[in-house]
Amino acid sequence: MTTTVREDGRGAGCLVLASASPRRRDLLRQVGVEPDAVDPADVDETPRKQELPASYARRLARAKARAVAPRHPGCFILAADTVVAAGRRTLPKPPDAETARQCLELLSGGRHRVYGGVCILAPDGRMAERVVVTQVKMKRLHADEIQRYLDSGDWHDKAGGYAIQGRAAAFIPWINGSYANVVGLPVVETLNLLEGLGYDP
Ligand SMILES: Cc1cn([C@H]2C[C@H](O)[C@@H](COP(=O)(O)OP(=O)(O)OP(=O)(O)O)O2)c(=O)[nH]c1=O
Repeated sequence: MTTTVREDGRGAGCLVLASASPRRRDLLRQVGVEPDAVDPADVDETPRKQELPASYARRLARAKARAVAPRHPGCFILAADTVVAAGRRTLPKPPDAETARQCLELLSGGRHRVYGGVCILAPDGRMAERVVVTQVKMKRLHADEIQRYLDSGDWHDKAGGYAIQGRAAAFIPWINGSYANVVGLPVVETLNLLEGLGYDP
């Protein structure tokens, strides 16, 4: 993908979203930030041995931003990563329904954390990053509820095998922290980082 520079020629105002997640694009749009380009990063998302969830989210957001930056000189690059963790255990983005079932069984009836890593690279090479944590309570799920949820397909492409913005809203009595962070991008913190680096939408 080629770098998009605005019609007014302000290359320093151009923003590239380094993500394939439609949720991230929608959340940015919701607050009036329209990326000039969307260019997903292709990075190895394998967690390292004993890597803590917050470090993992930070490392991946940074890796995604760095992978995409060379393709868009003169632009701000925004990348993020969402990690669901129960204690020290990082849950996968389930590749199949059986793994999604295991995730939901593990999360059922307990509290877990969602770590949202955000990394922004400025055109001059400066970097700003943040990991935002949201605590999520999931009610106890019966086997038939889990099965219905798996049948809905809502778990596809979602860290931890659920999407709070979809049917799984029925499973979550409360959260503590940013809702947008669970959906895929901690919006307030992201806007603060962009502003701190001098991004001018
Ligand atoms: C927990 C949770 C995650 N998710 C999504 C957000 C992310 O898109 C996804 C986590 O995977 P990520 O690897 O963070 O992102 P991605 O693969 O979708 O996109 P990219 O790497 O290109 O940026 O899970 C929800 O939509 N709702 C939820 O409630």
